[in-house]
Amino acid sequence: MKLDFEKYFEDAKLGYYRIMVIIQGDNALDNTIQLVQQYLEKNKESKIAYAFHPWINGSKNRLNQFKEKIGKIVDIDYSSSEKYLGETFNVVILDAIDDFRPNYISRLTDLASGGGLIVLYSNDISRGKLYKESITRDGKVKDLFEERFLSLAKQHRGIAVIENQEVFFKPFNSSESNKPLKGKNSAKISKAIYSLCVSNDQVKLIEEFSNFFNLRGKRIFSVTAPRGRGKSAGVGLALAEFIKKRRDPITVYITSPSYFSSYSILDFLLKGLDALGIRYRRVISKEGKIMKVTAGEAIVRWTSPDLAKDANADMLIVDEAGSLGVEYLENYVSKWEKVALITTVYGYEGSNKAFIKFLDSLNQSNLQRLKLTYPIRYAKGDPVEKFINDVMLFEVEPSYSVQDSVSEIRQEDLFSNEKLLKEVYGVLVTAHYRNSPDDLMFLGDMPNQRIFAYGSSAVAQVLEEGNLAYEKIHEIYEGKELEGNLIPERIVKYARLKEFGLFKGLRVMRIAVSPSLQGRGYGSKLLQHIEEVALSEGYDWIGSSFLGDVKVLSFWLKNGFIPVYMASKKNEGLGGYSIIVIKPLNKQIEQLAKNLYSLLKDKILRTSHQVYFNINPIILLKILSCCKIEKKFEIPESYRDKILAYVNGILPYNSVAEAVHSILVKYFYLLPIHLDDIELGVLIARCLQGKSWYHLSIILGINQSKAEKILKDALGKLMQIDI
Ligand SMILES: CC(=O)SCCNC(=O)CCNC(=O)[C@H](O)C(C)(C)COP(=O)(O)OP(=O)(O)OC[C@H]1O[C@@H](n2cnc3c(N)ncnc32)[C@H](O)[C@@H]1OP(=O)(O)O
Repeated sequence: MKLDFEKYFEDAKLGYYRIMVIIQGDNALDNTIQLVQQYLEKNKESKIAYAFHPWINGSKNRLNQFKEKIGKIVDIDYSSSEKYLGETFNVVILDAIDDFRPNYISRLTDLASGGGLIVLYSNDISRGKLYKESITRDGKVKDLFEERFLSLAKQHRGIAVIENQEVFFKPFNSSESNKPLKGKNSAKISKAIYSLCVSNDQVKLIEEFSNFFNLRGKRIFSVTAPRGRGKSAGVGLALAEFIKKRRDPITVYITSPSYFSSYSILDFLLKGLDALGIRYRRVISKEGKIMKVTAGEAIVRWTSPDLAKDANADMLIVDEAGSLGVEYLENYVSKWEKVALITTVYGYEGSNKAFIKFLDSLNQSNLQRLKLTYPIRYAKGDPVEKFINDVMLFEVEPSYSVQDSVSEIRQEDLFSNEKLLKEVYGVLVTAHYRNSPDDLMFLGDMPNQRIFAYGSSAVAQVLEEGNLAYEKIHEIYEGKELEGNLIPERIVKYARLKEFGLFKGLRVMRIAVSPSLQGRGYGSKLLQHIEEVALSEGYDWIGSSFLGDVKVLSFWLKNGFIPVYMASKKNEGLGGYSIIVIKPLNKQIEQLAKNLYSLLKDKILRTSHQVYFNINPIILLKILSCCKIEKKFEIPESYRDKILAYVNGILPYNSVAEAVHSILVKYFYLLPIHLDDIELGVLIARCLQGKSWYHLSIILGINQSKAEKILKDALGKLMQIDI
């Protein structure tokens, strides 16, 4: 088949926009090679990227065919494609024979520059794909995401779909796009740095950055922009400019969810320093990561989000801040005097509405906000950006309408009604700070999934779990993984409770309320409805697994759920410890849940200094004070005596630590009186986790000098009731 895209490639170059071609069918490989060759005839110097899973049989063979016929190619492993985020290519080829994964598609289409070509080729995007297999249950899976993807691709201009012998293509026109603009140098910026800027927005960013640091007192600088606006590169250049102008020594820390999300800052810092002729030294890790740059008396270093909490320097720059979650951000903002928060909005990292809400909650007089709007890699109005935004629903807005009925929505109805899909997905995306395009495919394609919505204000995705055959339970018990049964798997495997696997339950996989409607009872009402459904359909339990966060945990506890499991290892990717809560729906499960809770309490009380040292003590206290467990304790009289001596200032803390520990264990089993969150937080952080006064005062946001007094007062109260 002869594909003739020549004149369209010409026009794309003229208008600095990209063209995307989706090729499906038996001849997909040959058609793709032919199309790329056609592109290269007129664009000989093109840089070509090819993304694939190198470890899957046959994939390297295909890559080699491209290399033979096309020449030099940069091959990108899908699994580490994050590394290439800052790079730009003229042609991006996506091998969708082995995988068709929304996150990869969104991320990699971004690498193509204006005038460029993106080709996604596959035998059939819906069958035999890696990510799709992970959401296939008992051989069943739906194709709603892919059907919508192809249907939108055929409707969008600038996107071609070639299926076997048929071509669907509505061309875009260069007269509709605008190239990036850069005005005159405002003279405040060094010529060398100015020449590295691509847009007026970047120039502005550099100006405002120095301003932010030079203003006295606490300052927060936020930079938000959709993907591809050059914000990280701009910050890197701004740092170089700043280092040039500043005379005093300065240390700057950079952090981000992963090193690669801030690679562009470091890369452009070096480019900027080179352009300015400033000499520098770098410390490079074994994996090739730039960990530290020293230029004269300026030091810039990258550190992990956890270490950034305790680091001490002049400024902290947080890239992809929105993906870190509010707890981290609150910590940085309260601890650091100068913080720059950089975040993508409407990206595959999530819409980051929760981040904007966080910015709104800060003291606005300390806050300086900058939004970048102009794309730098391609023209404004680029049709591929439009298509990806539309197909991945990047720009959905939350609904503000309040309705008072809960309904169950079928996936088929959701995916055949764009308005409804946007409303439902809009709630999920804007409420959760972590949401990626993969979640949209999950919503459409994952079988055994039920969707409940409270009008368009609250949405829950619910999965059926449990009811497992004895052999399956045994396999889990022996350590085998079983996809799709998260709660039974954790309980059988980690609590060694085989019996639990026999019961059937509903796991609330995700629940979300429109940001402006949170805290008004909608989430709880939606849960009550799901509970009624679960009861009427004969389920034994309803449960959830989520990342430990104080607000979310409070929500589940408030609704009568019992914590039964907490992961012993932090999920580094997500930045927290998973917690499982369940609500028993009959007496048998009630007893099991109580036993599991008691074991969890025991685990926290015995191992907080080791296993749960890094967890927020408020999370531990919420779990520990959720329910009483009757148990006998013998406390030696001398322990009470010791604690009184400490409270009265006769003995120091360390000499009575064992007595305090012993009393605390008894307190958390029997919960005889109410102590407030700060009192319990200090008790847990100091006496169970073994944190220093300094560390606990930062975590709990209290004055270090008051921390010990709070502890003594709380112990005094316990002594009064003769515990
Ligand atoms: C499996 C999972 O999906 S877990 C993740 C949950 N989802 C999210 O984190 C997304 C963002 N948050 C939300 O969408 C919602 O706030 C939800 C789903 C957590 C809760 O729904 P809401 O309608 O806001 O909760 P609702 O008004 O029913 O509150 C019930 C209780 O939750 C707790 N709670 C809810 N919001 C907050 C908050 N912002 N701060 C502190 N506690 C809160 C409180 O204990 C509250 O009880 P109270 O009103 O007596 O103080």
